[in-house]
Amino acid sequence: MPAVPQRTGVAVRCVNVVQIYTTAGGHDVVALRGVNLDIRPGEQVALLGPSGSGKSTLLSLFGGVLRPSAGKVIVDGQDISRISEAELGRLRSGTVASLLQGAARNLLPYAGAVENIEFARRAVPTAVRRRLLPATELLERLGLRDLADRPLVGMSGGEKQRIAFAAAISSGAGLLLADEPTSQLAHDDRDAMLELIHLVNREFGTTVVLVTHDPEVAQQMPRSITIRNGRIGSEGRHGFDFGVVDEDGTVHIPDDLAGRFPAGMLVRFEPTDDGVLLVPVDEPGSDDGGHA
Ligand SMILES: Nc1ncnc2c1ncn2[C@@H]1O[C@H](COP(=O)(O)OP(=O)(O)OP(=O)(O)O)[C@@H](O)[C@H]1O
Repeated sequence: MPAVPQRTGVAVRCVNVVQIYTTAGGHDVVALRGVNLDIRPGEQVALLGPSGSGKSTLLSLFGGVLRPSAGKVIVDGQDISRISEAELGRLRSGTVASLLQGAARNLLPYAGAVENIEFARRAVPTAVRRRLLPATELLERLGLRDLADRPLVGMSGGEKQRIAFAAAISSGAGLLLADEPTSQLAHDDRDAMLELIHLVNREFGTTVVLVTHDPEVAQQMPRSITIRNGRIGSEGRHGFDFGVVDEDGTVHIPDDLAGRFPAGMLVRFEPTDDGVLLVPVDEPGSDDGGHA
């Protein structure tokens, strides 16, 4: 087995990140309203949440496509608000791999996988490119050797998406950002894509952040983060749901319990031997806390 030529996984950190877009009509849209988040090197994270909640905006910040309006986004130790345009360009072409929606449409249709990988690598600085695995070897490591020599025309949608994936990670990036990578795929192809993502994470230690609307996809990731209205809503880890405490002490309740805690409800915090119980109170002043 050759030495791992990819970068190992990189860390991502958000500190109180606010993102405001100004529309063509001059209106401000607050897309993110104070996001605090730590993603460790080599983690695999799914971002879930309703349409318009801010998932793609977060991905654009991690990829150095946007700079935050306020707060800090730190990718691989670099504060993307402060680095120069040239450093941002290097981050986009070397540190980060982006698999955007419809990525397969940007492949060369009459070329095969090897040429597509070489084409995708043209933005990678020559010194870095020399250290990368040759395209055929990369395809071998990804279990895609059988697709290497066939032109893309004639391949199925799932096969093209796997080539798009190989092209995206072929820069040797340490952070893979994938926006709905399975949304257009049938079940088998969806599972094959997820297996590829896990494989790259295992083999190269690549940090993975993917956006999905599909709870089944999120369940296959060790960590899932729900974004609600521009904030971190709740987290799931290895099948368990957790509320998240925000900087101002706000506790975000997991989705499946949120309906049982209507806004304005009073709750009592009751210390126990091994933690604190959160007890809904029906009538302030009475001792019998109701149970949600
Ligand atoms: N370029 C832009 N100009 C103005 N507003 C924008 C822009 N991009 C996103 N927004 C707004 O920012 C908010 C967050 O959008 P974002 O695309 O990040 O959400 P999302 O969770 O990824 O949604 P979806 O799941 O539909 O892709 C939305 O209100 C959206 O309309």
